[in-house]
Formats: sequence, C-alpha cells, structure tokens
Amino acid sequence: MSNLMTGGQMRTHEQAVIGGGSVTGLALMQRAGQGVFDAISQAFPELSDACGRRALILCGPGNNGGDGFVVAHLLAAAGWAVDVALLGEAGHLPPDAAANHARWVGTGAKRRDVLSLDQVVPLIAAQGAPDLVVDAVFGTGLRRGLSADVVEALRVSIEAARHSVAVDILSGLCADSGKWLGQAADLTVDLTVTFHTAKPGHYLAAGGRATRRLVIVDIGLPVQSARIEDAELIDAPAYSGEVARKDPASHKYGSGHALVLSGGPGRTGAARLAARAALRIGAGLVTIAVPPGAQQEVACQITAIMLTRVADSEALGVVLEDKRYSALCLGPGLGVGERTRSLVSEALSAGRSVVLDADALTSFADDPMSLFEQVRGADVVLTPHGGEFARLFPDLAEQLRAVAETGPAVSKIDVVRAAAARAGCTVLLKGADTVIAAPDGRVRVHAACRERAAPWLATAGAGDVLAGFVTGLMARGLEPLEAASHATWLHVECARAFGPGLIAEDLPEALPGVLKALL
Ligand SMILES: NC(=O)C1=CN([C@@H]2O[C@H](COP(=O)(O)OP(=O)(O)OC[C@H]3O[C@@H](n4cnc5c(N)ncnc54)[C@H](OP(=O)(O)O)[C@@H]3O)[C@@H](O)[C@H]2O)[C@@H](O)CC1
Ligand SMILES: [K+]
Repeated sequence: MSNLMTGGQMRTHEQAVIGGGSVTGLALMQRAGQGVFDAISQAFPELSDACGRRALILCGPGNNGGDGFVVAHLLAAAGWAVDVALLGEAGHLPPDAAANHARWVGTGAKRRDVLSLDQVVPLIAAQGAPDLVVDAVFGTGLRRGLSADVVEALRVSIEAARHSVAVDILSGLCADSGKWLGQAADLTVDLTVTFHTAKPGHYLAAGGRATRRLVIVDIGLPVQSARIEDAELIDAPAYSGEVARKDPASHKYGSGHALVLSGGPGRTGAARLAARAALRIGAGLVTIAVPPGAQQEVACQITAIMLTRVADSEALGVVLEDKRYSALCLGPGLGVGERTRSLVSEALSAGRSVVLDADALTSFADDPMSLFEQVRGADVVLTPHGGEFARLFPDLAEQLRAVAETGPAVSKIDVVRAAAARAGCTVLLKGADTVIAAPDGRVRVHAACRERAAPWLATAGAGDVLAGFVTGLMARGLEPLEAASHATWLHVECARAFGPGLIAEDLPEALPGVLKALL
C-alpha cells in the first residue's frame, strides 16, 4: 500500500525539506517539470519525433504554472514548437514560478511571447489542433471553482489536442476530495503526472474518472513512514497474498465458523450469496441461520454450507452458546424492523466479530446512536452503500453531497473517518471509490478506476458478496480493517477476473482463480 497525501500535507512536507536546506524549491520545480516531460515521452512514444510537433502549455498563477514553464522549456529544447499561455499577471507569480517564467521568456532577440489565457481559443481556431496540451493552471493550491473563461480554454484545448496532460491534477479538481470545486467541468485528460505520492483527489469522486492514466514522479522528497493521519491506497498488484495462503495443517475450526443470518421465505438469496462468499474466502465452516418458514427454501439450495433454525433473538442466543462461531453477518435480505434490531443486539452482545450490512443498518435509521452504543469498541464492520450511510450519518452524508465552492472540500475520507469515530467501529463505505476507516483514524482507499476499473460490479447482490467476504475473513481471525481491506480488493479482483456478463453469483466462483494467482 502507498500513502495518499493531501495538498496540505504535501506543502508541509515540502516546506520542511526546503527548510532543512537539502534542496531548494526551484530544484524541486525543475525535477517536477522534468518528471512531466519524461512521463510524456514514456506514455506517448509516438511523440518521440519532435519535428513539426506543436504543444500548448496553459500556466496558472501559482507553482503549478511554474512547473508548466519548466515543461515548456524542455519541450522547446527537444525541438517542439511551443505556445505558452498564462492566467494572470507574470509580475504576481510566486518566486520559483517567476524564475521559470523569466527563463522561458528569455532576453534580447530571443525573447518569447507569453499569451494570455483568453487568447487560447482563437489560437486553436487559427492554428488547428496542437499535438499536446499541458494543463498547468492549478494544482494543489486550487481554492475555488474555475471561472467560465478558464473552463472554456481548458475544454477547447483538451478536446482539440491529440494528447492531453495535467500537471499534478486536472485543474478544477480538489486534490483532497476529487470533487470539482464550483460547477463540475467534467473534463478528462489522457495523462496526469503527480509528484511524490498520489493525492486522494486522483481516486475519489470525479477524480477517478478525470484521467486515463496516472504517473507518480519521484522528485527526491524523503518518503515518510505511514502516520495515522495518512490515508493508504490499496493498490499493490498482489495485495491479498497473505489471504490466499492458508496454514496447510489447519483444522476446519482453525479457520473459523461463520454464521450468516437469512431473511424469510423468498428473501434468502442475499444470505446465501454472503454465505457462499464467506466459505470461498476461507472460513472453515459456514452456517446459514434461517427462520423456520424459510428452512426448505434454503435447504434445497445449499450443500457444503450448513443450516440452523433461528426464529428470533432468543434462538440466536442459544445457537451462539457454541463458542466456535467466530464471525456473524447480519443484514442481507434480513428485513427492516424490530426483529432485525433484536437479532443485531443479540449478535453484538455475544462478543463475536460481526458484519452489519443492508437491512441491519437501515433498521437503525431512526436511532443510529442506539446502534453505535452497541458496536463501540467491538470487532464490527459496517458496510453501507451511500443510501445506508446517509440513514446512519445524515449530517456527514450531507457534507459529502454538498457542492463545494471553496477548497479543500470535504472528502469521502473525511466523512468515513468521522463516521468510524462516531460509531466506534470500522466503517466501509462502498462505491466505485471505497473508503474504509477504523475508529482509531486509520483509513484505506480503494478505487475501481483506470487499471482497476470494474464496471460490471454494479450488479444486484454484489454488496451481499462483499459482506460475505468480510465475514469470512473475520471468521479466519483478521482484524476488522484488514478483513474489510482485503475483501474490497478481492471483490474487485474477482469482478475483473470474470469480466463482462458478471452477476453476483459469479464473484465467489471467480475467487479460487484469483487466490491461486496470488500464491
Ligand atoms: N508541494 C510540493 O512539494 C511541490 C509543488 N509543486 C507544484 O506546485 C503546485 C502547488 O503550487 P501552489 O501552492 O502555488 O498552488 P497552485 O495550484 O499553483 O495555485 C495557487 C494559485 O492559484 C490561485 N487560485 C486558486 N484557485 C483559483 C481559482 N479558482 N481561480 C483563480 N485563481 C485561483 C491562488 O490564488 P489565491 O487563492 O491565493 O487568491 C494562487 O495564486 C503543485 O500542484 C505542483 O504542481 C512542484 O513544483 C514541486 C513540489
Ligand atoms: K493542473
């Protein structure tokens, strides 16, 4: 896993390193621009012959613009014809950006013109499409939405150019949240080149869709060891290797016994999906607890999975006298209401690992605090989708939903971290960008975008399978944050392994192949 640093964390780190005297801001800017130039060469080998190539570099009023001037200089040195446009007054640029602006403009007979940003659209109309456009208008210093003329210049250049590149992050996107500040510009570039670490905004919200490729350039800043305030990205190509390995000598009870509670007749499919997922991911035994009326329906559709009758919370208490049940899953298809609330309370009082999903969450919509009082400090994972999250944490959901006029905007990381602290247990908020937070502040992000895109995962029952994966891993003894993280990664991996046509039943069946590939 790697760290995701916010704009503020990057600034603090950069200032500390510069303050320590080992490097100057100007040197970092040179490395950043060189990194962008190198990444362009690697990503677009068809541009290696600079002869006759035209680039348009859009520079902003801060250090992101300074990086743009470095890129302009390197492209021109390589033989490109380069036009540079600047938003704002050159006299107001910060020192390092001003130095690179001055170097670009040059002196004497070799002086170059810098256009203003409002000359960009007429330039493209006159000259035709450039081979390359570089967006160096705003990076981590974006504080408010883009004005209409900036959006227009960006849109026309990005849509016209054969290749488009954003320096650090596409202008208009908040680096901390991935949200568009102000009105959404909904632009996409071919490549984004960022520095030192990726930023949350490259993965969250619109940020996951705003670039087709992301390259992280090492600019020589020292790597910091992970701190609790850093969000970690679940990104390793073989993340769940340790999950794939099972102790060959282990007894089936050594891998835990998962209990999945089912809804009544006609509503048992979700629990069966979760149970199958728990078994496939390595729980030694899995039992479905069914209300008596659904016993036949479940019995005729299971083989390795066992069944026990549980009419109510009292019956659940009796079942849980068997201490070998190590993890429980409540929610998929369970029904909303008092019966589910009492089953949840019984499960939580038994002191096992518990996954609460779907109806088990919605059942507490009227009084979320009564749920939080019961889960606080226990090995519990809540796995809401956006709607369920809004029922339990309406104020946080509202903050996340609100249009952000100023930056940095409230991010999914911020709200899930706050939710986990409030609930006192691990919270996994599902989505194309999944954020998992532990109550101690640790946060993991997984985004099914770019090389991990899994559009087929938006299918009925996929969430039940995810709940089953988390349950199975907790049954095996993984702590909540680890179980939730591995389950999330493997869930996407299964969808990607199966591909188009995926339905939820296919996810547990794709898992053996995925695990085998990890060994
Ligand atoms: N940190 C590092 O380690 C390194 C950082 N590097 C580079 O520096 C970049 C960060 O630079 P940065 O801090 O100068 O911010 P940046 O995004 O250029 O813009 C700030 C300017 O924009 C203005 N402004 C903001 N929003 C606006 C709006 N909507 N419309 C109009 N104006 C707006 C804002 O004005 P103000 O809000 O103060 O009025 C201010 O003038 C970073 O992304 C990376 O590329 C690398 O060189 C090497 C290592
Ligand atoms: K940019």
